[in-house]
Amino acid sequence: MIDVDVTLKVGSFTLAVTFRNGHGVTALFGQSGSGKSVTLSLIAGLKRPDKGHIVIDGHTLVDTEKGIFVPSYRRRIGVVFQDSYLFPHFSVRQNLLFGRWFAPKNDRKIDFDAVVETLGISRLLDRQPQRLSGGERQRVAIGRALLSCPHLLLFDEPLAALDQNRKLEILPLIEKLRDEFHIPMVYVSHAMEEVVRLASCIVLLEGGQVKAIGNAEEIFGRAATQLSISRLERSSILMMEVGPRDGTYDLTPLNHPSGRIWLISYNGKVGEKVRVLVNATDVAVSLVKPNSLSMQNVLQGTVSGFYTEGPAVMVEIVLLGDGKIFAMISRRAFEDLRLEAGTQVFALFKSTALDENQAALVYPNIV
Ligand SMILES: Nc1ncnc2c1ncn2[C@@H]1O[C@H](COP(=O)(O)OP(=O)(O)OP(=O)(O)O)[C@@H](O)[C@H]1O
Repeated sequence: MIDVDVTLKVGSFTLAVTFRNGHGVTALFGQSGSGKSVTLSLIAGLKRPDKGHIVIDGHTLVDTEKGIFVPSYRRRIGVVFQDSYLFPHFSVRQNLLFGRWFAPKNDRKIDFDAVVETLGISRLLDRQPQRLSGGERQRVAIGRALLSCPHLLLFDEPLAALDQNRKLEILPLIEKLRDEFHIPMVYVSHAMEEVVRLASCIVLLEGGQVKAIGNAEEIFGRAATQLSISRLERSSILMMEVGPRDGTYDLTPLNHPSGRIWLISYNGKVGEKVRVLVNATDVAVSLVKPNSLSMQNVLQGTVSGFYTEGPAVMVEIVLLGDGKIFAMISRRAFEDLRLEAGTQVFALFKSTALDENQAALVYPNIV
């Protein structure tokens, strides 16, 4: 359990952040300057709050009322940054063992071989960091942090410096750590897909304050959150159920009370509940159910809000049954369709909109 309740004034910026979460990943999400790094520094012990407390799994790290301030090196917190900061003159094995050195001998409950195996780095053990790719370096950095048997793992934009393919390799590893090692994690990222995939609790920060706390569906179902993200990255999260694959066309249906979408080359378990990320710029809006269009993904709903941004409009649609989908359309299209709150509509997108990196856009449900 992580319990954070802190205030701090730095220059003209005031941070006042309160959140609690059990095991699993807590994501700090918010625009640049919202206070994510300051919050991490407070948890890591690099800054002292003016007031408040931080308790991790029953260990009080800070309590200003009781005069407790555990210094950073005694906090048992592993940190993974955007840059891996491996020791260049150490081999991978030595870098990993360095992490282990921070774990008290009687508390080395995380096994070296298990970490090496989980992170897939056994063939790299004798290499020097300069002979590793960016993704490999980041795996070693994660392993080093993990081997210190931390009470908490902090991730500060750990994938920001990696290309999309490396990210897709490492994200499942972080998921595995989350599920196998049961260490609470605080994860800072600008990337919605990372946060949606990993976090059971998202703390939305704005101007140093907590604007909202909830799961991904709650946080990213808010139009205000979507508007705070760059237009191209806005996505809706749909909870859907996997149907039986149509082998003739290599298509798998995902069902929702409002309709059905089709995934290309997807082998999900029939009946499994999954979450699908649909980019708002891939979604079109129709007043009638199309029957002569190539687009096969059609979901029925009602316009519940719209937000004009110059020549574009973000349309919020509440889907039949449950959930929301956002569509970015042109203002002209919006006016031509005479859309307004309450208009019955169909949201459409192509199967190929989900094709590229599709596996990364369909996530198991986090319980
Ligand atoms: N030492 C400091 N003195 C004065 N202001 C500071 C100091 N450190 C941070 N700030 C201010 O606090 C605010 C929050 O900074 P912080 O680095 O936590 O933002 P962030 O959400 O992590 O942003 P980014 O996503 O860009 O990393 C910013 O306005 C920043 O300028």
